[in-house]
Amino acid sequence: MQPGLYLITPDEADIEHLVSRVKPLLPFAELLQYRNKQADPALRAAQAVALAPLCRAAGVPFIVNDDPRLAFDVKASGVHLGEHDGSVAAARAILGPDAIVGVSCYDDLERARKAADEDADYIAFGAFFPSATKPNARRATPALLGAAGALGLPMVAIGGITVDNARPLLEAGADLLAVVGGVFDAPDPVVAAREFQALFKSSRP
Ligand SMILES: Cc1ncc(COP(=O)(O)OP(=O)(O)O)c(N)n1
Ligand SMILES: Cc1ncsc1CCOP(=O)(O)O
Ligand SMILES: [Mg+2]
Repeated sequence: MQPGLYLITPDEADIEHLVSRVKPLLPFAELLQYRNKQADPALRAAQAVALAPLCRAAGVPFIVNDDPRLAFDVKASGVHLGEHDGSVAAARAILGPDAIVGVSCYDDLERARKAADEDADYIAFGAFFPSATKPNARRATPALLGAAGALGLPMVAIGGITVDNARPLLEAGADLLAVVGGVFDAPDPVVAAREFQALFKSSRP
């Protein structure tokens, strides 16, 4: 997993529209997460089926939010697990040892230590800024990234991140920036995604 933009899909009901919004952004993403909190299971399955081959063709690992079984069904590269989404071990039992399993740690260093012990592939912290996508998300501060760096896992920052507020998170040690609105709600999502990519090139040798 290289540092870069971890793009997460917005809640979008229309499959064709979702695909047409995501496809032009893949050249700028290190990872793509399929997340749709509004869709029913059938729509989520259909959307994941549509996105998986796009990511494969673009060489971008495809991560499914919340649901290791769906990740398995669409041959995704991995799954993202929050506090209500089961254990790393349960996900690995379904997806196998090579899958990417990421874990939400919110503002909680102890949870990050546990995730590291359980062999997570990355730990995610945030929300760092107010998020229109998840308004009630727990909040974290950049200092947490400094403390969690010692765990030696790739660190993902999430929550209200835009090209304009992202730099302090990279300076604090974030390896990946997980973004929904900062790209998809930007006036030109391709421009925003390209600017995120450039941010990584300019902040790391
Ligand atoms: C990369 C990344 N980080 C955090 C989350 C949030 O996961 P969770 O707490 O399970 O909340 P939902 O996304 O399920 O609403 C994430 N999805 N991705
Ligand atoms: C899933 C999630 N978890 C914490 S904030 C958030 C939403 C991220 O979306 P945005 O980049 O639009 O704030
Ligand atoms: Mg979840």
